[in-house]
Amino acid sequence: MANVAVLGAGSWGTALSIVLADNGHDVRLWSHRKEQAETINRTRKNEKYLQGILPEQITAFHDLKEAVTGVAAIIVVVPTKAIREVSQNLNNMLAEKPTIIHASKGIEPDTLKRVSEMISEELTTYDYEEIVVLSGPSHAEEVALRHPTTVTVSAVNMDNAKIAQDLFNSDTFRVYTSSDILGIELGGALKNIIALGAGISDGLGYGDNAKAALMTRGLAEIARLGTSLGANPLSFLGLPGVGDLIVTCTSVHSRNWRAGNLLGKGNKLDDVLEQMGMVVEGVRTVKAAYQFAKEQQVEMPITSGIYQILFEEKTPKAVVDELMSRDKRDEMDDISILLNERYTQ
Ligand SMILES: NC(=O)C1=CN([C@@H]2O[C@H](COP(=O)(O)OP(=O)(O)OC[C@H]3O[C@@H](n4cnc5c(N)ncnc54)[C@H](OP(=O)(O)O)[C@@H]3O)[C@@H](O)[C@H]2O)C=CC1
Ligand SMILES: O=C(CO)COP(=O)(O)O
Repeated sequence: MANVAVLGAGSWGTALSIVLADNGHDVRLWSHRKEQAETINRTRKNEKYLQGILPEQITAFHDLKEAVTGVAAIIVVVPTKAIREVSQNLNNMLAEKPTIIHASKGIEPDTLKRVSEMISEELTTYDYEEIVVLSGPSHAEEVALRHPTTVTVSAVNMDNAKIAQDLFNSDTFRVYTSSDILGIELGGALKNIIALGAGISDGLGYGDNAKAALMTRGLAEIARLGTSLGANPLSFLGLPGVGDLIVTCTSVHSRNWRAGNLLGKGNKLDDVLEQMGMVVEGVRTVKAAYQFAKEQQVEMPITSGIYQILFEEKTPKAVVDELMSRDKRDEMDDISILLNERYTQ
C-alpha cells in the first residue's frame, strides 16, 4: 500500500480519495483552504462538495509540500483553470519522482492545451509522456456510494498508466487502460460542451428526441475534431467518449447539464455560474473548442451554437432553429471522411 497525495478537495478529489482509501492507501487530500482541511480532519466530512463520512485513511492537508513529500503518486484534480498554478507550485518540492495522474477535464482557451500538456509545461522535471490521465463516466456522488463505476487511464508511457490502474482498480471502481491519451483527454473535455447543450435542450422543454440528436451529432463533431488532431476514432466510442457523454448529458448530478438547464430556462450565464458554486468546465472548454475548430477547419455546429448562446447572447431557440435548417446531408458523411483520412493513405 502506498502514500498518495490528492490535490484538490472538491467533489472529484474527495471521491477519488475514497476509492484510494478503500484500496488501503494512505491518502493526503490537499486543500488550498486551511479551514476546509481542518474541518475535514475534525469532522471526517467535506459537506460542501460530497455527502458522507470519509474513511480514516484520508487526512486533509493545507501545506502542499507536506502533502506531497514522500508520496508514490500525486493525483491532480483541481479545475483546469488552476492546473498551471498547482503544477508550478510542485517544482522543487519533489525529491523522488512520484507518478503524476490527473483527473481534470478541460482544454485551455488560447493555448488549446490539454491538461497533461499544461502539467508537463509547468512541472519542469516531468515530460509529457510521463503524465497519466484518468477519465470516464464517473459522477463523484455515485463513486462515493461505491456504485459500480468504470474509467480509463492513459499515458504515452504505458508503464505509468498501469501504475495508475493498479492504484485505483477495485471491485466497485474498474479501471481500463488505453494508449490513446489524446482521444481520452479530448473525449472527457469535449463532452462537457454537449452536456451544456443537453441541459439547454431540457431547459427549453424539448424531449428525448432532441437530446438523443444532440448527443449523437455531438459525438460526431467531437470525433471529427479529435481525429483531425490525431486521436483514434474508436476512443470516442469508449468510456471516456460515448460513456462519459451519456452520463453527463442524462444526469442531474452533472454540473454542466444543470448549468445548461438553467440557461435553457432563460437565466444569464453569470447568474448561473454563481448559483452553481462548483466548477462548470464546459464553459471554458467551449471557448477552446470553438477556436480549435476554426484552426483545424473542422465543422462543429453544435459547439458553435453553444458558444454563441454563452458568449454572443444568441437565444437557445435561434440556435436550435439554425441547427435544424442546415444544409441537408448524409448522416455518415463525417464518419466516412474521417475513416478515409485515417486508413486510406
Ligand atoms: N465532480 C465529478 O463528478 C467529476 C469531476 N471531474 C473533473 O475534476 C475536476 C475538478 O472537479 P470537481 O472536484 O468536481 O470540482 P469542484 O468544483 O467540486 O471542486 C473544485 C475544488 O478545487 C479547488 N480549487 C479551485 N481553485 C483552486 C486553486 N487555484 N488551487 C487549489 N484548489 C483550487 C476548489 O476550492 P474552493 O472551495 O476554494 O473553490 C474546490 O475544492 C474538473 O476538471 C472536473 O471536470 C471529472 C470527473 C468527475
Ligand atoms: O465528468 C463528469 C462525470 O464523468 C462530471 O461532469 P460534470 O462536471 O458536468 O458534473
